[in-house]
Amino acid sequence: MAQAEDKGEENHVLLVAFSAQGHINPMLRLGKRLTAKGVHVALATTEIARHRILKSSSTDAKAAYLVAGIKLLFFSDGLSLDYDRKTNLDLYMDSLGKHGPSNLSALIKEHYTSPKKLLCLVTNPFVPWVSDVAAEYNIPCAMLWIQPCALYAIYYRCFNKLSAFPTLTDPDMVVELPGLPSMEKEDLPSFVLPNNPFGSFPKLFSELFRGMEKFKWVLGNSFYELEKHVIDSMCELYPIRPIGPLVPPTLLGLDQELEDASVDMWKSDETCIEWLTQQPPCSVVYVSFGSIVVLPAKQMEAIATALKNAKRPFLWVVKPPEFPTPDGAGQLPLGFLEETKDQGQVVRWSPQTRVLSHPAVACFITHCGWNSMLETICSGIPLIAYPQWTDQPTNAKLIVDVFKIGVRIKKEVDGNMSSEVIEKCIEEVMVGPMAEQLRKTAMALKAKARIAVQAGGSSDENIRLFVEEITSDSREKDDSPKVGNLSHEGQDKVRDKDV
Ligand SMILES: O=c1ccn([C@@H]2O[C@H](COP(=O)(O)OP(=O)(O)O)[C@@H](O)[C@H]2O)c(=O)[nH]1
Ligand SMILES: O=C(O[C@@H]1O[C@H](CO)[C@@H](O)[C@H](O)[C@H]1O)c1cc(O)c(O)c(O)c1
Repeated sequence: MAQAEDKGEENHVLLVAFSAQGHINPMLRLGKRLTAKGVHVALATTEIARHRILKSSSTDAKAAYLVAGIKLLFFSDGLSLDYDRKTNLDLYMDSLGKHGPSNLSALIKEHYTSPKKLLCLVTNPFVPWVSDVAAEYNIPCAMLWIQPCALYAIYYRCFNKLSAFPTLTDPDMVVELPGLPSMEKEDLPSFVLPNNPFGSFPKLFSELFRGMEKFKWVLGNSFYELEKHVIDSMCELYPIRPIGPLVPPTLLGLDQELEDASVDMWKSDETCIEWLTQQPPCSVVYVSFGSIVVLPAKQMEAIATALKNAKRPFLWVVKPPEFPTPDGAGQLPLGFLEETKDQGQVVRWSPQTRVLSHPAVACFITHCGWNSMLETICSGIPLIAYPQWTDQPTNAKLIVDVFKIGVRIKKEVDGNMSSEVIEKCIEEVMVGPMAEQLRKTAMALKAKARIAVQAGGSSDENIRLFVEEITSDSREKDDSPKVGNLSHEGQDKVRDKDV
């Protein structure tokens, strides 16, 4: 592999992302905002991401190495490409933590004539050990927090033991935190609950949040006007500077000035856009549970029945499971396609941001992944939340009680959802005074998101400050932590612009 990716130029930033699409794309979009301000950017992630990008036939080989001018670099997570990472999540995270640091370090040596040319490494939360690689080369490190700032605040307080959280002896306690509504156990991220089955995540987050001084800057994929109370609540602890939403520029009205940078790991079925165009305005229920969640057969059935009974046009993304199981998880009930052929469309993967901004789409039944939520906020449509794990329960709480742009499907006692409840939620967000109010609030948030990213908006200002600081940092060789004071300054500026 040729050396010197940096071609002798100064002002480089290396972004390092976990291999998921929903982790890489916000990083790439941050990269694009940085290049717009004169910084050279590359992104490193693991080989499995390259494999998935190449497998998605919509992406040619060149696009697996260069995305909108941002070079992609790959290192090994220590596992073979056909290893079932999803089923063996803890082993996967373990292997990544064990092999990632030395492989990333070798990648830096191989690709940069001198690591000193790197102004900074920017990591995301699932690869926190990047800060140790940065320290090895004496490069400052920043983190892009890719979930709501609320999650950052919850994890910070939980893992630094600043507030009480549910335990095995008190599993039902209500959690009270500054800047957030009271949270019951179904509103908390699954990784802080005593029954969480994935031990690797509490371990990873505990190490991350107890060693935050390794990060000179914490940036957030959110915007101040969306989460001001919880962002303010972190100012005295370890501030987070919102620089988002990091969604395609078309959703923000920025497509004239900014090219999108993103990768696809699955090929979109574009026929659904033609189908949407034939539907009446504001009539279609869009349903998707993202790239990872596979719903049990019973829940697939409940959604199918609700969609049939709601008698409204629908577009449902049913992504075939990567490792199918014999219990029918993630599969449509028999006969459903035939029964609903005149009512709706089912696709394996949709061009989601084009779908959400299509005038025919009325609402979105979602698992509440943060990327999907930001895309929906920027499209100004209401949501129906059916969260599964990780940040999603808290994201659902934010949708209903903080952003006030949607409703949540309440689970039955057995943990499943009933088709009647889903159908009722669809009606609530489609017709009547509540639907009207939700739509109004959603449209107002969309407008605020656009203002935040425009020149001089709160997020744009935070990016400008960040670039100013990483460049002046390298000139002055100043190693003092930047995270506290400057973030306060940034936040003050942002507050003045509150809309
Ligand atoms: O049919 C689909 C479903 C999802 N997505 C995209 O996949 C990402 C999903 O990220 P999110 O954080 O919402 O959930 P995850 O898939 O990571 O659980 C979002 O950018 C969606 O626009 C898509 O393009 N087509
Ligand atoms: O966390 C994983 O993916 C998603 O990331 C989003 C941004 O953090 C989040 O909002 C959403 O709820 C998550 O589903 C993820 C992805 C993956 O491929 C994997 O192997 C994981 O262990 C987690």
